[in-house]
Amino acid sequence: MWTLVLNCGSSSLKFALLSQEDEQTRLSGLAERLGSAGASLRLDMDGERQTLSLDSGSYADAFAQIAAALDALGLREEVTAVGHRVVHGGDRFSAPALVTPEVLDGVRACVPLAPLHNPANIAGIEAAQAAFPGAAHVAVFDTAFHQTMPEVAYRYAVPEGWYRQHGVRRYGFHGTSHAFVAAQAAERLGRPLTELNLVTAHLGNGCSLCAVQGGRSIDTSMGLTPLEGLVMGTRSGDVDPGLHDYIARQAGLSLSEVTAALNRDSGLLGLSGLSNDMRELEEAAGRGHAGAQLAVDAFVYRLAGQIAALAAALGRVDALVFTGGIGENSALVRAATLQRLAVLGAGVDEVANGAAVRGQNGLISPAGALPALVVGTNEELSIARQTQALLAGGQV
Ligand SMILES: Nc1ncnc2c1ncn2[C@@H]1O[C@H](COP(=O)(O)OP(=O)(O)O)[C@@H](O)[C@H]1O
Ligand SMILES: CC(=O)OP(=O)(O)O
Ligand SMILES: [Mg+2]
Repeated sequence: MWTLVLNCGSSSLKFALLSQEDEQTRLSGLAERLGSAGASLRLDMDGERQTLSLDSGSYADAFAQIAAALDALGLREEVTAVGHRVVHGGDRFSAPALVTPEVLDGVRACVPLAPLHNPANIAGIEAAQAAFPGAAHVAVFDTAFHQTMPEVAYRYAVPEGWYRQHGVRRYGFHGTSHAFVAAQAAERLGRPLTELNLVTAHLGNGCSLCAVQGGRSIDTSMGLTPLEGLVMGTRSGDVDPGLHDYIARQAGLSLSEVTAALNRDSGLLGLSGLSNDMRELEEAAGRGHAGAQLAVDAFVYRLAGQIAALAAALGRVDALVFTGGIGENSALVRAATLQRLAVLGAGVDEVANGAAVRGQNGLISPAGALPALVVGTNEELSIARQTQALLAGGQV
């Protein structure tokens, strides 16, 4: 039997089909530019890649093609479980949940907290339920892992009524990835997770840090929404809360236009004036592009500073973990970050750092320094495991 894992973003859909017996992946892919004319679907099936265009670019279209690919493999009827990544579960969900009308209502209630992510997650769940009516659908929340944060970490210093009546607090995201890489790091270090204090850095398009104490999240860099914290591809991360009113008046923007600009036109893209893509920025900086250099430097500066802040939350750090597209691939970002963290006893083994290969978990710090590791994240595998564990009635 097989589990289909779905990660629906506002204009993209990532999916993977994993065997429930041996966790092997037979089919995976990515639909992009959904909702627009140029929508396309990339399918990786048994090692072969295919790219298809999607007529109307809807989720239903994408699922029809995925279902056709499953038919071609003769596996459509064997998909008994579908695991859905849901970005915001508020404080209602601290574990995966079987999708019922009540659970969908709960996800809908969190739409105002994640207006970019949750509507896409709901659309994805509904389209998948229609395409796979016989399968059990499970929601796995990005926020769930962070529900163990203490109040001192999750409360903002704002009027109490905002918290009590409107849920204004820090929730945190990328929990599936932080939990997965923390467990992998413990294995690589040969020590029980329950004894370790880790800072995990998930650096993809969205970027966040987590302070993991004994396998539990005690603080993280994202907050009420996935906009707080680090510099990201197109998101600003932390700004002065006074900025909104100031720029709205100065530039004649509405509050939602300011928020949209902080989400979509900021971060690496805003700083560089060039790209949101770290690989492209590293190349451009190498050619002397000043904006690209500033974007890389500011990314690293903020990253190192916030790692140090989480070190203070933990009291003691046993290891630092890099993951995500940037964390797993950018030797430059890792080295520059570790060099800035001499205050924590961090250092770089240039040879190991340069040789770190995606998919192989390894140490990149010299002997005697704070251990730093590169760990490959696998949110799809983790979601498949959590889905299976829930359906088997076990502890998730
Ligand atoms: N070799 C590389 N060097 C530097 N950055 C890289 C490299 N490969 C991928 N990246 C960066 O990883 C980021 C995308 O991360 P990823 O985790 O794949 O994204 P998503 O959050 O969409 O899953 C991009 O900024 C990309 O440039
Ligand atoms: C929550 C979040 O930031 O997700 P992503 O990295 O997929 O954008
Ligand atoms: Mg990601």
